[in-house]
Amino acid sequence: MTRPSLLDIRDLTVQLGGRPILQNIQLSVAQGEIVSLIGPNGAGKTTLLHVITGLVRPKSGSIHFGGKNITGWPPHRICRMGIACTFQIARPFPEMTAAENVQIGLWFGRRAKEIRRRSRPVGEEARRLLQLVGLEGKEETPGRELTLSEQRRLEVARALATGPRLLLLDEIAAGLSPQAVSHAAQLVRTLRDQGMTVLLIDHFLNLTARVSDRLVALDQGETIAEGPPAQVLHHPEVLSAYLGERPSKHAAGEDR
Ligand SMILES: Nc1ncnc2c1ncn2[C@@H]1O[C@H](COP(=O)(O)OP(=O)(O)OP(=O)(O)O)[C@@H](O)[C@H]1O
Repeated sequence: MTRPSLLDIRDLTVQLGGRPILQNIQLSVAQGEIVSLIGPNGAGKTTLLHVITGLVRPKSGSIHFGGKNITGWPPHRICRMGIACTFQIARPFPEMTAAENVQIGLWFGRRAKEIRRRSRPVGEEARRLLQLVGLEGKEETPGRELTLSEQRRLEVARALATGPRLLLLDEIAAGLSPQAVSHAAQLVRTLRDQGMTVLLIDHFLNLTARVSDRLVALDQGETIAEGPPAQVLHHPEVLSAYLGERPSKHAAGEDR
């Protein structure tokens, strides 16, 4: 039985600084699915995430979420619809404790009345989310004292606090030790077991094969392969994109 699609992107084109960044992207993510976007530096992965969250406006094409057309909506409205993201560079509020950082996510865009109606008090819910991401015992630790791996987990907890149906994770395993990467993989599996739909970016291919149902490979703003991890990771175009054996379309304007 095919699962209903939660996110549907059709014919998406993005232009930044007068240059095409994404071209004719088609992407569907089904309810409960884990999909990874892979591709070399500058492929357009982060830009695609930013278009989904409303940080970047597409030139053309559409984005539907839960059947609703959210194309061009502002970020706060998209977040309230149920899409949350973590950023490549984790930036917790440094002077706030881990629990306070999560509480900001719990308060985001909600009225006090709505917060009071919650079944769990905010402090308790923040502790539950910190436990879920493996930060139990760190509730009172200020953001600045957390390790990189812990800051990434805090980002995930903060994103979960907004109550998403779709979680976008940008490079949560980049720069981590092998053990911390395993923890990140376990975290993604735990989220899946709880029914979360996840779209993740994995430039270094640390997590993809371990956790994804499907991979979508981008290169120079276009989809070059899509399918089960084993198939996509051995696709000739994906191999040559990663090994750099293809002509660059934007060679003249390349800024990375
Ligand atoms: N605001 C912007 N203005 C102009 N060009 C931009 C802007 N943001 C990104 N780009 C360009 O868009 C292209 C895609 O960038 P993007 O960050 O989406 O790639 P990526 O696949 O996420 O790469 P990485 O793995 O290095 O994070 C790059 O060439 C980048 O320089």
